[in-house]
Amino acid sequence: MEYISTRGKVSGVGFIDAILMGLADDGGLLVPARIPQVSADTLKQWQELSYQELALEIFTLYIGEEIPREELRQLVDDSYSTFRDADVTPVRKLHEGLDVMELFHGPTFAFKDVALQFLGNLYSYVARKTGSTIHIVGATSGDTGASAIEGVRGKEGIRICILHPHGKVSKVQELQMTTVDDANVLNLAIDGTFDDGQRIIKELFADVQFKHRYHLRAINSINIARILAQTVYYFYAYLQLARRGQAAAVSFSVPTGNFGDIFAGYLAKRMGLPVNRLILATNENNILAHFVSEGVYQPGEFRGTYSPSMDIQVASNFERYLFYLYGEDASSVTELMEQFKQNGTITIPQEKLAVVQSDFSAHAVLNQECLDTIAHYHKENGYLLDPHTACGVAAADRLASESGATVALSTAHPAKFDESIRLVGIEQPFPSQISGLFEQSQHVELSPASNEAIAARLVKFFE
Ligand SMILES: Cc1ncc(COP(=O)(O)O)c(C=O)c1O
Ligand SMILES: N[C@@H](CCOP(=O)(O)O)C(=O)O
Repeated sequence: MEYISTRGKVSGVGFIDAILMGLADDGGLLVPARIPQVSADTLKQWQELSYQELALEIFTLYIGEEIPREELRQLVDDSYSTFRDADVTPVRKLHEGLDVMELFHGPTFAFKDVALQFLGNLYSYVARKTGSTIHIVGATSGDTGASAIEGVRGKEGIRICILHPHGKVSKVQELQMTTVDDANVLNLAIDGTFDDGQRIIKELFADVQFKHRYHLRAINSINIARILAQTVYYFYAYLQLARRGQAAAVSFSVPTGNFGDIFAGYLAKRMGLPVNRLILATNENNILAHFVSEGVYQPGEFRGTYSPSMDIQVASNFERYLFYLYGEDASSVTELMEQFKQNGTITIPQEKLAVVQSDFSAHAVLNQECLDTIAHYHKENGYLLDPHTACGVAAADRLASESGATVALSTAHPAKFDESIRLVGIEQPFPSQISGLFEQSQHVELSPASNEAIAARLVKFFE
């Protein structure tokens, strides 16, 4: 399989090089040169596979023979052996017509572990096999950072620096990142938002000389491996429902910020998974919901909400969707992204909006609606939703009449967001892995949110 850039100036890149490249060298995002197709017969054959077996099949479609099958199997097995549930991403019924897929059974209690346990092991594998230097830089609104650090802490030949917005992540997220004392980990708390961090990371990657000189690698969903690993659980959810005798198309409701997770669902659908609606659930940072209703993509004022990991204005993977919306035409994408850089807005014509609305439904969940949803499901179903999952569930309920059977993605464990859960008057027990964090000392540096300050610190860390 080869990978190409959404901007058209990078092509013919193999899987391992695509992982190492992160952001495409022309400033675009890498996508597969062709989307592999999965037939109804193949889906039937996959029905009894375990999560690990299914992941192996799907990864093989995207990796080909670049990683020998038995070595890939070992990578997959190692990556999911750290999960606390035998099903890795189990699906549980909330009420008739609505299931949740629990994606939080990995080491850091958020869906990011599903891809980042794999990517961490993949980086080690690539470092061993090719001798490449792995210097990871990433931005986080809280979950990616903790999960990426966990995936590579203490690993030979790898260093990682994570930027998080100072004071804008939950206490547990902060502790998960900053209590790690391995020498290969650097935490920078920046004076700004997640969007500032993501912009800095992307601009550092776009400086190709700097990127190559310091061997910068990505762990954000810029990296195509993240997206590919996240498609697996859409298939697995469908297959779990099919095993229960529910073989019709399923809708998915996805709490959305950087558009990576829902893009993985879109890719799964394009591969042939019978998906009915993809429901895009935002919090009050509602740029993407507005895009689905109006066809105008225009970031505005940052809003602090009860679901801080989704407090994102500029959604990185939106560019990947534009690529498919415009018929894989890289010059249209380049033009639109240039317009966005100049004016801060993208407006699509009516006929494109009709396509968007056939791909997605959307609902922006207000703060109070998020809390009400947590309270309602706790009281009526005895199930505690984290505030991000609550956005997905609220959107699924709101759009139930047009969606049919729906799986809402449960993207984090509620213990990570106790500040929000307490506002509903609920006290929850913490898993021991989380309560133990409060005893430990923290390792973090404050930094201005400027390219120069971050670049200078990286040079010191990586040299
Ligand atoms: C808990 C949680 N839910 C949902 C999201 C949104 O996912 P995405 O950024 O892939 O849209 C994030 C972070 O991005 C998250 O950490
Ligand atoms: N919510 C994310 C934001 C970064 O998204 P990514 O999927 O591109 O890594 C986080 O928790 O950091």
